[in-house]
Amino acid sequence: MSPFRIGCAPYLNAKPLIYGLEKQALFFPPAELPERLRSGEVDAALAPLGASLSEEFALVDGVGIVADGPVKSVILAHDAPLSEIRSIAIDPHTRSSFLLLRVLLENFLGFRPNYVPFSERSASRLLIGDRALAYRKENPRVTLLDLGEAWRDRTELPFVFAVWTVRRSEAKGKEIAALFREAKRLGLAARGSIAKDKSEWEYLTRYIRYEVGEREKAGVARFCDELRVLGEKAVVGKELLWI
Ligand SMILES: C=C(O[C@@H]1C=C(C(=O)O)C=C[C@H]1O)C(=O)O
Repeated sequence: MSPFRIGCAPYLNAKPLIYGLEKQALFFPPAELPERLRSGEVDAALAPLGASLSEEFALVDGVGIVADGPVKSVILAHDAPLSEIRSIAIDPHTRSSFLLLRVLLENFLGFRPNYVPFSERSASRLLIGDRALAYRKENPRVTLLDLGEAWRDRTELPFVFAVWTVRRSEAKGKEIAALFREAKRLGLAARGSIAKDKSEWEYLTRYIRYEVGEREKAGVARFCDELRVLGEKAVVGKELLWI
């Protein structure tokens, strides 16, 4: 198949999924990927689930960036008890985790803080990806809420943060999907060479999961329900197209 253009997050957790396809990849913050796919700048993207629940996209079955419990790299760093937090600075890279944070705080705990741009000096911060991993190393004593863990505690389900997406109009969608499943198989087997040290190895093998099966899809369906409670009307839920 002729090379197609892939949009990917510049994160350690994505490396096993892009294995062998790196030369075709363009790296952008995840929040930008759905728009770059929509506009045709890329043909496939590892897009935040929260921005992919739309009729425009088909989702590649069997693979994603998933947590079933603690995820380590999606964290709310806070210096006050959760219910006393007034404002939270949001990492501009995120779409899924911001919506997940809103579900946890607004739907499950019943309060709504102010969400402010990352540039503001708010004491509470939502961080994702490599920036979250670096923050944890630099601030070992800060209090953290791990959003993967909080979701699982409440729902007993895994959380799917990102999935490979293509436009529904993409003629080669099924071929592309099969290629991503094969890249995942090779990439998971290569995690020993991808990880630079023990903590990266643990992150890629114990925290981030890459399977999307029935339990993960039940997690997606539950997330769609919670987004509707939040008033997010663009969520298609049951009409999701997995290819
Ligand atoms: C678990 C993670 O998943 C990420 C979280 C995303 C989001 O919040 O929108 C998008 C892409 C994923 O890579 C992470 O990168 O830490």
